[in-house]
Amino acid sequence: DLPKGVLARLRSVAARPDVSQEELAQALQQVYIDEPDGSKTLLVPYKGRISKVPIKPTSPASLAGNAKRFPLVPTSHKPSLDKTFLRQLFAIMRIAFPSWHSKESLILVSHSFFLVLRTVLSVGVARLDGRIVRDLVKADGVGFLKGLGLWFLLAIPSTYTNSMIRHLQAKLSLRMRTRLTRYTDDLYLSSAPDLRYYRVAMEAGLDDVDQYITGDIGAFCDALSGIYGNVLKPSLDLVLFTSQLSRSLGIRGTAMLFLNYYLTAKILRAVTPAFGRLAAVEARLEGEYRAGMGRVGRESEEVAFYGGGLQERSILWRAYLRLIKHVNSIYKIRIAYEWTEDFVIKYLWSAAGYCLISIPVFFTRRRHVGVQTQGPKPHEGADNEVANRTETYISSRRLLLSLADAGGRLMYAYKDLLELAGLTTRLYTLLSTLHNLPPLPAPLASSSDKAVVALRNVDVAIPTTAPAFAAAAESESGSGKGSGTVLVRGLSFELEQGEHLMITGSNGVGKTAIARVLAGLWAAQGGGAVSRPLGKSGVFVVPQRAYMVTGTLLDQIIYPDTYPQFAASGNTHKELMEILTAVNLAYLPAREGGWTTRKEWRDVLSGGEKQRMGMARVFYHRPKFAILDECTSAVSSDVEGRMYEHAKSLGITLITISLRPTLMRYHTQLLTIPGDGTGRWTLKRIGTAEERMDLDREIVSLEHRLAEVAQWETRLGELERLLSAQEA
Ligand SMILES: Nc1ncnc2c1ncn2[C@@H]1O[C@H](COP(=O)(O)OP(=O)(O)OP(=O)(O)O)[C@@H](O)[C@H]1O
Repeated sequence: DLPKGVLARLRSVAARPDVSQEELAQALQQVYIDEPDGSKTLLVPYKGRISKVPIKPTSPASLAGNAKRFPLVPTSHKPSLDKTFLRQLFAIMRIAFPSWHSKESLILVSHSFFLVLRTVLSVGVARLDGRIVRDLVKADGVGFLKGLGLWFLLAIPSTYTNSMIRHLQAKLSLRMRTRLTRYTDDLYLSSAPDLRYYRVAMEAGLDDVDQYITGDIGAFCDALSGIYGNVLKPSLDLVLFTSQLSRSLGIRGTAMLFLNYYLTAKILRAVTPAFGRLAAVEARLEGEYRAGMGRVGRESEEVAFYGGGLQERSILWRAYLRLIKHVNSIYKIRIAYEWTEDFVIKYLWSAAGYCLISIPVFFTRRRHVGVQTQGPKPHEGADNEVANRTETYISSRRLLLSLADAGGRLMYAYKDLLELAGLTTRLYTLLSTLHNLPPLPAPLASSSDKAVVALRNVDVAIPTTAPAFAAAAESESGSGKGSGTVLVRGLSFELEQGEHLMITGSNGVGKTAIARVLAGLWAAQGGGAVSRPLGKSGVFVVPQRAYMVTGTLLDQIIYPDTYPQFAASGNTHKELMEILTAVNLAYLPAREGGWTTRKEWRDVLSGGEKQRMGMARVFYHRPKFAILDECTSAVSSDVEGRMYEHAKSLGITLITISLRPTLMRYHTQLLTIPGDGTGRWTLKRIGTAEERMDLDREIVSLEHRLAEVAQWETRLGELERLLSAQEA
């Protein structure tokens, strides 16, 4: 039952003679259907069948439309139950509940229905409770048995309602989480010109985004779906039970009941700590601790080489202690609060309840004194009297107990609301930060017939905090250290295809920074402009630190393409093998168990192998221009040379950032950054091929002679020792 398009794609994989069963399964796992509306349907093998998961990315228009609902809030804002909280909550809810006919709304309606049903059933149970006890007091066996039968009948919908409420609440939370996570991911993992995942820390000062997305969204959804039931149910209970009670309590009793509510609210408000702020701080500390743990996992080898386990442990321990201290202080603050809460709800309310129940009891007795003396069967009248009074008492007492319970829940809900305010602020901060990050100025596209990479009068400078964020942080702009510093001033060059540029200069002068401006990661400053062929087929960058993606061996070569894109491109394993041969990695598929092997490639491959894989990606994508940022520094010189020659033979124009003079021979222009603090630069032609070869030969011979210096020095030392021994 596979769709036709998918079958065709699978066949294209299967058409290859070397395809294995495992590969087919792999292909199936990664195949998706492109829907006409631009969304995708992933096909996921599940329990022997194929489950379809529709993925609808949030459209840029709706992202832009939502942006106005997320103005920045000053960082000094403390979460509390105020207008800002409501505004933030509604802005987030618009994402979680996109329309009134969404599935979420349907769940909410059924959830509300069961909540109301439970309250109605509770009133029924209270009445029935009174009736059963009345029949018991009256020794009415038939009535008692009837009551008992009804009791069990009522128990069925009551218990079902309870489990449905819990189920729907969990389901609602999960659906909201999915919506919010997808929305946040669409916003966060945005492509150029936004690149929010790259810029959010540097330009907006927001750290630990992983905690926001993986932890806080879930906690927010749990809190929100919980709060709905926790507020709606006790509020309903309060209204319904009060109206029920007021029938037997009369005006005086009802007035007292309201006085009781008022006093309770006053007392508890006075003793409630700022739970919202505490929750927000807890989430932040949790994020810091988690980030620390993640860092050690990621960089475990480096830490192990340095033997830095103890140091890392003390750093993590400090982060953990900060978190625990905070959580402990919350617990301490809670003691006083919960003590007051218990006292008020359990004892004050019960005492008030006894007084209230006594009103109808005493009132009824006085009223019925005359009736008792005049009735035909005084003892029967008295029995009924007691039975009725007991019924009123039991029903009222149950209602009052439920009322106390509802009151308690409302008080808890108040605390939960404050915690929700804290989580709302966290989530709002994330969303508003992502929404308010201004897009990078787009590089100009160079004309298609003449592809050039050109910089015109560009200042290469470390990005500053965006002004909106600096204002929100209420500090001077540039919280990042050294941000705004101009590294290279007024840089201009134009590189046509076939010209090859080498950028050199000592460490930290801003060579990679130039690559960032060329790639569009940093904005060109000083009013200058960048033009280049767009897309990864235009300019492809291989960064200094090798990056290995989660996935198969094949995924490493084709990154950032996906398997279906590979299948659609018409490329085959044979071509991939040729690429691996060009980078001296032809042994990898056999060594690692085939193209579809999944491993933690970051750890499996050596430093040099990872760098060669970077070059394999260049050969796979065959861009017009490739920026190679010291990406062959761990590769042996001979293999490096062959890779450069191969790149040039494929017609790829190279922009190399390197400190190795031996690489100069593959380039025609040399950009040097002296790094004297003035931002100066020089651009020179490297000369004809013959001149370059001469230079190269001289460099090689000098390098050889320099390598011998140590030997000469040792020999000199030996001779000196020999001489002094002879003289002695
Ligand atoms: N996000 C950042 N925040 C602050 N400073 C930065 C940031 N990124 C880079 N810098 C600074 O900009 C300067 C240039 O960095 P860049 O990475 O371009 O150096 P480089 O010339 O490529 O050096 P190397 O040869 O060591 O790779 C450095 O002093 C660095 O500290």
